[in-house]
Amino acid sequence: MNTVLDIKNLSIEVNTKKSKYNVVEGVNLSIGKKMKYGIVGESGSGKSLTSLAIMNLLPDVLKVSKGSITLNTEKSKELTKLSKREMQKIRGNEISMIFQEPMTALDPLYTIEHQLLEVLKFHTNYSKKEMRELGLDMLNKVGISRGKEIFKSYPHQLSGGMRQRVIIAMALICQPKLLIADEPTTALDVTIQAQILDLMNDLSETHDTSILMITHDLGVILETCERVAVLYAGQVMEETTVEQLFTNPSHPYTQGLLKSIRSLGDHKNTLYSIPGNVPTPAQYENMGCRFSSRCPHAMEICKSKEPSMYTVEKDHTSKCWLHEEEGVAYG
Ligand SMILES: Nc1ncnc2c1ncn2[C@@H]1O[C@H](COP(=O)(O)OP(=O)(O)OP(=O)(O)O)[C@@H](O)[C@H]1O
Repeated sequence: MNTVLDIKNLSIEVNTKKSKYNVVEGVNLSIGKKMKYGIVGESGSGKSLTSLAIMNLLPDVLKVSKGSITLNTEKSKELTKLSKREMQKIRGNEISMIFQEPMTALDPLYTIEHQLLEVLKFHTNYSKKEMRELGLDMLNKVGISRGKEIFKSYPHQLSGGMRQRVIIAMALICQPKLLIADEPTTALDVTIQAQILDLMNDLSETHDTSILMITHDLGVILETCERVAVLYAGQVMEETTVEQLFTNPSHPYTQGLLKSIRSLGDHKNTLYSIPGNVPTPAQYENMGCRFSSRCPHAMEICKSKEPSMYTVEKDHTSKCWLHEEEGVAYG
């Protein structure tokens, strides 16, 4: 098997007494072994919920209403079908997650040693001595050389960058097959951001770990990923290699995103931003293409009928009616 994770037709629904609607719909993606895969999208596009669904950590009002999430390690497992107990064995061991804010992922009441070794205690049968050695080695790998000193520290005694290094150490200590990183550098200074991204890249190579990078920042995707899915209003609008996305973006939404980051570096022109607002999930039903109200190329059909995903070239799909006009094949 060449893929670590296969998401097929995933929908996530809000289901309360008062309302029922999809917040994520029909998401397909495959993450290869050792691949660095990015999901990029604006706030509210469904990035975090997709990653929480993989971890089986969706809040109570939300549930996977359709589709499958298959983890292919020694055996294939359909994650949406696993019990809480089975999923606990996978989290931290086969799949780990790094969250945006390092302070919330660490418990302020316990030392770094306690928290780092807790992961090993839960998933392995190593002796205390072996765990300490592994812990110190892992801290060394994330660039913390004074490991013994840091072991005795509490989270508030460390800088933001150090805390995020500790979190990466915790996430990788059991050598997971997949690391989900949800905006791992957003809360950090720009200089530290680059160091942390480099570190994740290096460690994924040495540990044979695939990375799912969740971000609103196309720059982070360009720096770290090989493939990318562009999420908009709960749906994948375009999926391809990072190189193709940057050199030959097909979907008008992606083209708008790229135009807005490129205008940042262009001092002669004013900053470009895509006009209009992202629709809310309650508005998704029967709105045709969800990007149509903001799209510079919108046609009549876009407002009434949802487009399919088209294969625009090898390894490149895009969900836009313009491709029907251009006569490209269905994906
Ligand atoms: N607990 C919840 N109950 C109802 N709706 C929710 C809940 N959590 C998220 N949503 C809705 O689901 C949609 C997707 O949210 P999600 O957090 O995945 O977005 P995101 O792309 O990760 O955004 P951000 O970058 O701001 O975290 C949003 O419209 C959000 O309002």
